[in-house]
Amino acid sequence: MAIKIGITGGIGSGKSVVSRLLGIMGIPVYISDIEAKRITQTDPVIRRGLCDLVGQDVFLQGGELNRSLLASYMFGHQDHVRKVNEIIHPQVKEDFRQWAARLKSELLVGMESAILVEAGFKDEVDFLVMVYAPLEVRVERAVKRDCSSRELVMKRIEAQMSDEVKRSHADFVIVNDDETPLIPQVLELISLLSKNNHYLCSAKK
Ligand SMILES: CC(C)(COP(=O)(O)OP(=O)(O)OC[C@H]1O[C@@H](n2cnc3c(N)ncnc32)[C@H](O)[C@@H]1O)[C@@H](O)C(=O)NCCC(=O)NCCS
Ligand SMILES: Nc1ncnc2c1ncn2[C@@H]1O[C@H](COP(=O)(O)OP(=O)(O)OP(=O)(O)O)[C@@H](O)[C@H]1O
Repeated sequence: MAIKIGITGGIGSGKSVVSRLLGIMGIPVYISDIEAKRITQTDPVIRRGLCDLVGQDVFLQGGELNRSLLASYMFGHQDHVRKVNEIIHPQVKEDFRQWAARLKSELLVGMESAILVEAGFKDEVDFLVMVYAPLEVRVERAVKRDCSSRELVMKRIEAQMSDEVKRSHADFVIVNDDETPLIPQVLELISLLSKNNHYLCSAKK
């Protein structure tokens, strides 16, 4: 069975960059955000749940998810975030299990999610990595990447667990602050997990 690495960190911390590096190094990574979007488009249970909760307009004429409507419904309203997550996340968890089962012959696989702990995915992974960047750096990156506003990014940050709590759950922290080199940290992670392979496998049994 592959060792499952969870990759978490707040918006703009650099999870996607770390996941891409792992991918380049031959480690397949399940990107929860992308898969959650795919499942939301295709799963009739999720479609019905979101329509009942938000209204029919949450899907556009062609059947595509109205992302800006769903985002404005969610962010800034903790109870709305919770309700939407309750509809989407169980299906994502099941999909991840099937994905990981298909890759059981790999040594290492990853799961990337900004809200891995909040979504209850921590038990799905063997080792949790937090990608950390200072708040201001994260906000600046997310505003630039998404052509968004500081206010909208802050609303998303408020829907996520604080860095302090996230760090307390993590087994390994990667600092991605635009100063500390990233690649040596990713190599150190892989080397650590490869060395501890036997220990981790037996710990999970
Ligand atoms: C709400 C949606 C439609 C907004 O789409 P949009 O294109 O504006 O943003 P995008 O998907 O690029 O998300 C950017 C970032 O927002 C944050 N974010 C997204 N969903 C959530 C959430 N449920 N809770 C907290 N933060 C979130 C993450 O840091 C994410 O990487 C979309 O994010 C979505 O479908 N979210 C539900 C799926 C989900 O929970 N994804 C998080 C990982 S499982
Ligand atoms: N070390 C770095 N050097 C330069 N740019 C970086 C670095 N790390 C991240 N970035 C840039 O910052 C932005 C945010 O990074 P990334 O998309 O990896 O964050 P994320 O944690 O996946 O965020 P989200 O939760 O929104 O998906 C991207 O445009 C990325 O290219």
